[in-house]
Amino acid sequence: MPLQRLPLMESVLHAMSLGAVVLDNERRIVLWNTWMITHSGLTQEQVSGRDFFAVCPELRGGRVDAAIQYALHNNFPSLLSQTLNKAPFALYLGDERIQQALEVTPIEVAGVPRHCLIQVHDVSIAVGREKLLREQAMVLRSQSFADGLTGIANRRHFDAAIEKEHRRAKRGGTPLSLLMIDIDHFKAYNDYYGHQKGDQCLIQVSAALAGMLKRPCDLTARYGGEEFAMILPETGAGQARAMAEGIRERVQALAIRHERNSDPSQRVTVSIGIATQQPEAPMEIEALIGAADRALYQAKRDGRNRVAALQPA
Ligand SMILES: Nc1nc2c(ncn2[C@@H]2O[C@H](COP(=O)(O)OP(=O)(O)OP(=O)(O)O)[C@@H](O)[C@H]2O)c(=O)[nH]1
Repeated sequence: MPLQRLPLMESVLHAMSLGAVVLDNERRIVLWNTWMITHSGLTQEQVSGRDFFAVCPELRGGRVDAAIQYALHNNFPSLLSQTLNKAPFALYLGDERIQQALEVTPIEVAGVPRHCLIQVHDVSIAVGREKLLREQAMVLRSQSFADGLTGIANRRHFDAAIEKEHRRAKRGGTPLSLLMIDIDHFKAYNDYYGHQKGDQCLIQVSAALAGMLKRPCDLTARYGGEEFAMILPETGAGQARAMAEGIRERVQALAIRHERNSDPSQRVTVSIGIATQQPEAPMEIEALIGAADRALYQAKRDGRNRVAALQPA
């Protein structure tokens, strides 16, 4: 390069809106550009000609140190993304430490041992945006009404829906039925077929349950791991039992093999507990859920793959 172009190149390096540091083969600082001066608070005099690790002792022995070694001695460039090492250099914008992505590049100079260039990119905005997106995703997930695995209503949705339907039933003087549906010997299914197959089974069963709903105010939800709940407004005990029997048969008809089921069909089956709130005997939601749970327990005790009903206590 003609000599007169060198001052121009140096001015360009100083004018750039990213950090540029050049080290010689002995890791002495040859260039520390204006962007670095501005954000490090160090002057040109404090850094020029000094050992890089005397100026930045906290970087010794870390990933930046290794990248410099690679560049100077192995002629390898390195990219250090912000994900592993957010802010290696002590660089600030106001009180905020700048988030950085670094590039360490070997520089061949004719007649002298190899140098290296460290470029420091300010990625604070991208990191901030990422953090915001992550937080928003978390909020959305916590506000979501859908179960992540099966896509049907989740427990949160169930809680809101049962409150609403319970109030509506009281106000309108209509019956309200609740079904608790639990896959039989599901632990054994998981143990035998593996957790992934277990997940597939949950997806298939929940789709079958959702397909059984007839009215827009009916709701099927994933209540817990392998337990589902179905809210049936304006549904008396007789209709609820007919619905439960239909569900039990529908699940068995899916013909999902379950060698470890106690049922002779050796297919996946469900047990169902029913509780019905009659208009003349309104009760608390907890009592309705408790009764459906006890009925489910009864169905399990009676041999599974069956329906049991209890009147709320
Ligand atoms: N694959 C899978 N398994 C789950 C999930 N959630 C819960 N489980 C499993 O469901 C099983 C429930 O087992 P238990 O409550 O002991 O009941 P069970 O084996 O179904 O037996 P009974 O209900 O008495 O017929 C446990 O092994 C849980 O690990 C899930 O999202 N995916």
